[in-house]
Amino acid sequence: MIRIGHNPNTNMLPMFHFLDMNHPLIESVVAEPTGHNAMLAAGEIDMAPISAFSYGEHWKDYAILPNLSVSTKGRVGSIILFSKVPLKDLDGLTVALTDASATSVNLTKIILHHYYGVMPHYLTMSANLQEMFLVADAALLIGDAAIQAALLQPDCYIYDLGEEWLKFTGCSMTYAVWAFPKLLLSEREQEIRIIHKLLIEAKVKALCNMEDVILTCQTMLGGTHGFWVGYFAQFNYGLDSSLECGLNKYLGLCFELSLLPSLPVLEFWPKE
Ligand SMILES: C=C(O[C@@H]1C=C(C(=O)O)C=C[C@H]1O)C(=O)O
Repeated sequence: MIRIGHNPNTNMLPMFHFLDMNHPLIESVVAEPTGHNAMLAAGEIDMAPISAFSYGEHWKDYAILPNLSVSTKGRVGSIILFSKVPLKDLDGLTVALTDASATSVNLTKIILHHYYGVMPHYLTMSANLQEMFLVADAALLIGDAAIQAALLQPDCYIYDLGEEWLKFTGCSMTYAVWAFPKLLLSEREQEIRIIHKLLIEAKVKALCNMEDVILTCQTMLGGTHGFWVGYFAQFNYGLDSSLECGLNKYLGLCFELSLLPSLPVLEFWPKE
């Protein structure tokens, strides 16, 4: 039995929609990314689509499953910095950060500190734009909370952090990778191999049946068919060498800006 993290957000649906949660080898634990990051580090689950940043914190202990990620080159649509002022004017002001994210929280810091040269104060809060705006000048939301807040067309500046990242680096951005502790390989190698195969099969099936995935999204959050077609058109759920390049760029900047204590090396298993 492998205890896997199940992330319920629509950006992850192409990986989970066709995954058989009743498979005898799978036990699933539903949580937001930061929940899975903590559970994987504590050994409470065996494998999850964790924040790329969390891989960067534990890279010496973890391996990444090949050909699986949540990435975009440019617009994401669900990693959004809502701001009362242009980003260049955020110096000394307050930014509220969702407590559900690790990758995007640090991506926000990279973009603001390194590329805009502004140094705001940060608060970590649960994802609620109205409450965040009561105490902060800008608010980072991810996943379905970001989609829902953007659909309400709030009267503020709206920055898509995938777009900002592309504008400054020319790179793709990888938000999540499937990781597991390498220690598991001593006893569970065969099970991990099977789960990796099931995950790839579920993803391929979803990408060939996006109409099913979109119907589920509409039931979950509303939105038109066209909205969801546009949303998923941005995503890449693989992890080829060009995506690896963007991921290394992100982790390298996290190290350079002292957001990570060491420079992560990507290690994949099984090796392909
Ligand atoms: C694309 C998204 O990426 C998510 C962002 C994460 C983070 O910021 O830590 C973690 C998992 C990703 O699935 C999203 O939330 O919309």
